Amino acid sequence: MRRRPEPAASLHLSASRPAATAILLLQLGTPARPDYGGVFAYLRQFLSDRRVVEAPRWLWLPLLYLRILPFRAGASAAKYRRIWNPQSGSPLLYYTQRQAEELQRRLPQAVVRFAMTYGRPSVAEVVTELIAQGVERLLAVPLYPQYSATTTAAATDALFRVLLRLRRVPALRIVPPYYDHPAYLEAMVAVIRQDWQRLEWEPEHVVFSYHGIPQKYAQRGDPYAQQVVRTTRELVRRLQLPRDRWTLAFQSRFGRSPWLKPYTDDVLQALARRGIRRVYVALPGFTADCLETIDEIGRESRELFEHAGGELLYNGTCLNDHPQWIAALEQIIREEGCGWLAETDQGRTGPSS
Ligand SMILES: C=CC1=C(C)c2cc3[nH]c(cc4nc(cc5[nH]c(cc1n2)c(C)c5CCC(=O)O)C(CCC(=O)O)=C4C)c(C)c3C=C
Ligand SMILES: [Fe+2]
Ligand SMILES: [Fe+2]
Repeated sequence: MRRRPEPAASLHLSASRPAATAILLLQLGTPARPDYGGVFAYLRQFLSDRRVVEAPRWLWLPLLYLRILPFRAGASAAKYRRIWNPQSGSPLLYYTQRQAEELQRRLPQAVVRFAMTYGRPSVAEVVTELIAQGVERLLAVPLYPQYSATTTAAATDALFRVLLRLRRVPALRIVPPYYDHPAYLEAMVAVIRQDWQRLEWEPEHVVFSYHGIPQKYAQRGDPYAQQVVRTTRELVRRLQLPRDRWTLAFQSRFGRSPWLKPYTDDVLQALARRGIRRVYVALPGFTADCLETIDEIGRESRELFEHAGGELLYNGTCLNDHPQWIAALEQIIREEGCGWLAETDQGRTGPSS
């Protein structure tokens, strides 16, 4: 492998200064534009990832290029257009950016950046820039509370691919899954309670809806489902919801193979048929509003619920830039960045500072 010369770390740092620390938020990514070309490029990169689709390449790639991309790019672009903000673009990008800005305000002694596994800003471009700035300590923060190889490992793969090419690899820490971290759980409870206060009606039932993964991946050892169950149990306890007033479900199924069950749409329709009229859908697995929460739950699933006899469905707000979530992220970062984030030496950290 060819290694290009790297700028000396002393570019910004004198020899006497301790190493700079960078916090790197890792999010999934989103199309650059809500049109056929933009969504095609995004889906091609996303769905070519072996972490996401494990099928043998000889079987999957012809299917992807001939059957899936040409049709899904157009259909998904139409959905993206519905959620696109004329000023700020993709909600996922907007809130990830806000999270990084807010964390930078709280952690002036480190450089805070975000990067996307698919699309831009890519992990490669952001990490290359950080290394050029002289960063020697890197704390990666996957923005997925529950670990799945399809998301968390795909994000760290992107990071490792960049590091593989470097001569001076920074010291690296990766924040472990925080599905049961009290600060994350309390922030999620605060967001849910805030939504409930804003509602002019009382939900009869709460559906905790998480993005699904194929059942096969779970059977092969992906711990995602267990972590989802644990998060939900903790949230339900904190919200003091009786057992008959909540359901755990999985959304966003892709392809024909069975995914984790029950499916959110089946649950919502069954609730409506049972006479439940008003439902709140909590979305604890998504750290930012995105296509899957705004359009899939807020429009597609709502329509199914209403057709089955339901009256009101509220798609819950995600953690986004809620102050308690930013504080939770800060706490998790300080715990995992222990020794790297001293307060005293603004802009730099090190063992002596
Ligand atoms: C939060 C956890 C997520 C898991 C787990 C996950 C697994 C997973 N996703 C797909 C396929 C698609 N997902 C898409 C969008 C999307 N997925 C997540 C999160 C998880 N995915 C988010 C936050 C988003 C929204 C991105 C945005 O721009 O707002 C899409 C693209 C949209 C579409 O065409 O439907 C696909 C495709 C698979 C196959 C998978 C696990 C195997
Ligand atoms: Fe997804
Ligand atoms: Fe979807």
